[in-house]
Amino acid sequence: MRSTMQLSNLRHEATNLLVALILVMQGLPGCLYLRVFQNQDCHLSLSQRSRNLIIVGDELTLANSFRMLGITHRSVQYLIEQLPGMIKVGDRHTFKYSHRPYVDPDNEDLPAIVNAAGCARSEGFKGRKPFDMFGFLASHHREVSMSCNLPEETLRNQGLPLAMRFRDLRGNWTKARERFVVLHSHIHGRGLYARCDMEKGDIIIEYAGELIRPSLTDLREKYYESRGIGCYMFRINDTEVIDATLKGNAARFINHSCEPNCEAKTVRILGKNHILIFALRKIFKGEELTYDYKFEREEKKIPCSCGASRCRKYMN
Ligand SMILES: C[S@@+](CC[C@H](N)C(=O)[O-])C[C@H]1O[C@@H](n2cnc3c(N)ncnc32)[C@H](O)[C@@H]1O
Repeated sequence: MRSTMQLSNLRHEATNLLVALILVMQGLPGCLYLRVFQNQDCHLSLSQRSRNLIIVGDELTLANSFRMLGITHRSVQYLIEQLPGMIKVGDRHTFKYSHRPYVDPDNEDLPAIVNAAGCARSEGFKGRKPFDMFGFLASHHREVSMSCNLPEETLRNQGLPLAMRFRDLRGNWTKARERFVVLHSHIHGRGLYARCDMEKGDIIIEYAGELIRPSLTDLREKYYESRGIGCYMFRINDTEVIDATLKGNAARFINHSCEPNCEAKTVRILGKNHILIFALRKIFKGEELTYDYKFEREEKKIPCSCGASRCRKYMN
């Protein structure tokens, strides 16, 4: 019992030692040859010159040595395969973790290791797009019903004072949100689409979010950028900004158009400013909802892709 434990401890130590040696070898470009193990019957060397793990010895000795040294351990095999230039491990080993093609090391025409950036770590990984937490909304595979089961007159309360209409919208939000849906947009990324006809003057949605001071916007923008999160903010005036990034609703996905079918208005209700989106004309089911962002003119232009016949070409 004791000797079995001692043996397994020894094996564990040997594996650790080997891992450490390989890691050192990986970190030292000048380290071209390392004799890891040697006894009368066999030796085991790692060579970067011949790009080979050299194993010499008879089968039985090797099998025992391999086990003793932890060569059969997955993490050791992984590390050995990752050694710079390593193209062969013994005679019978097939690469499991790095998928390198086998090339005969005796052949002088060894292929050059192609690496455009000179360093694999600095190469762009083309398989993955930057993180976008709302990316799924633009997916063509998302199944969304365009039918809206609300009775025609729901939330059509244009005769009432604005404060009451706003209260109605908030109170009936579960119903109100059935009237539109976020889908992939031809203008940009995602957009908001009508699921039922809407009349001119209807309140469509509130641009909801967290009310913050403008001095916080830069800080938050940097934070969102560092996390790869798209930033959604609406400036109400010089002292108030709505940050819809983490606490907003579907209004944040409304795109800009130079010929919009909606408009964004600041309304003051019970002493608080709110941004409401109103229909500028009759909107038909299936239309993308848009408003004019009315960005200030700047030298650094943002191209507009609204596609309207009277598009101003730039959003600012
Ligand atoms: C409030 S977001 C609109 C939602 C956005 N489409 C999305 O998927 O996240 C505003 C951003 O959308 C883009 N955008 C909106 N309307 C656009 C337009 N007409 N042309 C080009 N980009 C537009 C701009 O990058 C703008 O900063």
